[in-house]
Amino acid sequence: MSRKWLIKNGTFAVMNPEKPVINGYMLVEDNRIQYIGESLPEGTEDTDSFDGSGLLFLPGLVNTHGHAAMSLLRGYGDDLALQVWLQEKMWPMEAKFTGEDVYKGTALSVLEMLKGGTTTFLDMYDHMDQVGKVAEQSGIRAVLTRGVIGLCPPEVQTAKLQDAVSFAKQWHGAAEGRITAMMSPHAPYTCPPDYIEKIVQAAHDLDLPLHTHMSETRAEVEQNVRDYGTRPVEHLLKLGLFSRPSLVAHAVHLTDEEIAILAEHRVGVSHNPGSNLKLASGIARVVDLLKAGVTVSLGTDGPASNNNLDMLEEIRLAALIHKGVSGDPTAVPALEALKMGTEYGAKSLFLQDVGRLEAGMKADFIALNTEQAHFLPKTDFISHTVYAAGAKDVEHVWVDGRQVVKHGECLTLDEERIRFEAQQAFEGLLAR
Ligand SMILES: CSC[C@H]1O[C@@H](n2cnc3c(O)ncnc32)[C@H](O)[C@@H]1O
Ligand SMILES: [Zn+2]
Repeated sequence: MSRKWLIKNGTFAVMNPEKPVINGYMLVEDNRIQYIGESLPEGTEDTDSFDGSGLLFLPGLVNTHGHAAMSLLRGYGDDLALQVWLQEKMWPMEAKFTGEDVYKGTALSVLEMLKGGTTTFLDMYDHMDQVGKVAEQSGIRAVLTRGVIGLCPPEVQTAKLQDAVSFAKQWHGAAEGRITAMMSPHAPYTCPPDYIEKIVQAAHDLDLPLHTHMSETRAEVEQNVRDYGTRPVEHLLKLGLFSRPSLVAHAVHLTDEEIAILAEHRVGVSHNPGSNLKLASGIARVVDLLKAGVTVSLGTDGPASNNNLDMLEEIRLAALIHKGVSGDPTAVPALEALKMGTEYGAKSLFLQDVGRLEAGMKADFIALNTEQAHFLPKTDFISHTVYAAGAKDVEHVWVDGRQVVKHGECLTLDEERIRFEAQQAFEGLLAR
């Protein structure tokens, strides 16, 4: 038996340029939006209803790059540049992570993400079965990928790639289709060329997209030129990575030619403004990427380089910093920034029916409480969402038609237990 319910008196961010917001109704049947519009859909007089007064409904936020378990390392290595932060702080601690640590750190992050309105997240990490378990239990939508670092003997490289393949085979399509998989060489500076080629071949065999860190820092680009004679974009192009659907994280340091290559090969870019600012990596050329037709989405990166998972904050940063650096107040307008955090995010993750409030789409949506000082006057709700709102304004969250956050409380996860266990896990890591 299918379940239908109707939201009445709501304000809905449909994000059409001519009319981005409408007042009216949304009908949901099981896990899909069946109708959205200003008039009451026919035949729904007796349908279960939900009062949407004082709520702004938006598509669920899509976080296209992160490492959720790194919440256990939040505040552990601040104010350092990427390579020092990775080599001296993160990697030594991550070497001690057990599957249980990954479960606890990921649960903490998924709790934060759901409560902040993120309905889909991409996660690149190790012990990915544990991440899959959290995604399954919490009800969130997830794109999961075992990140592989190839700075190790050949037999270890082989084992890691095998682990990534097994994970993808087991989890792609799991949790009623809420989980999909990708394949991920961590970065050109941590994976030798022949290893990247093997990972690309595995992605081809499994028919899965690829994800990697790329051109995050100037030093990394210079190292690529020293080691391989090319900048990272051409390097990855030669290794066949862009022959498959792919999404690169960061892409801060790009030339015009590199932007043209990414556009030509339909490579998506996950822009991580908070992490790039904190690690002093630089500011990505988002205006030029968008102008070239590249799909630019938003990611938080891990909670140890951000240091939160608030996608509304990333949306605001994306709308602000490109105005600041370009001197052009029209750069990345509010509606475009919001699309980067929703529709373009879904597109970057190759999710067909997610990212928009529209009939036929999956029922992944959130409701912000607009009965607050910073949502007045009722002029432009897209502007208020981007320039004034924050994670605390998220009142309700639905993923795949199921309510997972109600009045700011997560219905699927035990918040008290997760907070206690995360603290314990961090103390355990320090003591080991
Ligand atoms: C192999 S699992 C993922 C790996 O990525 C590391 N990581 C976290 N943030 C970043 C970043 O901004 N650039 C590059 N690598 C990053 C994380 O510590 C894991 O080891
Ligand atoms: Zn990352």
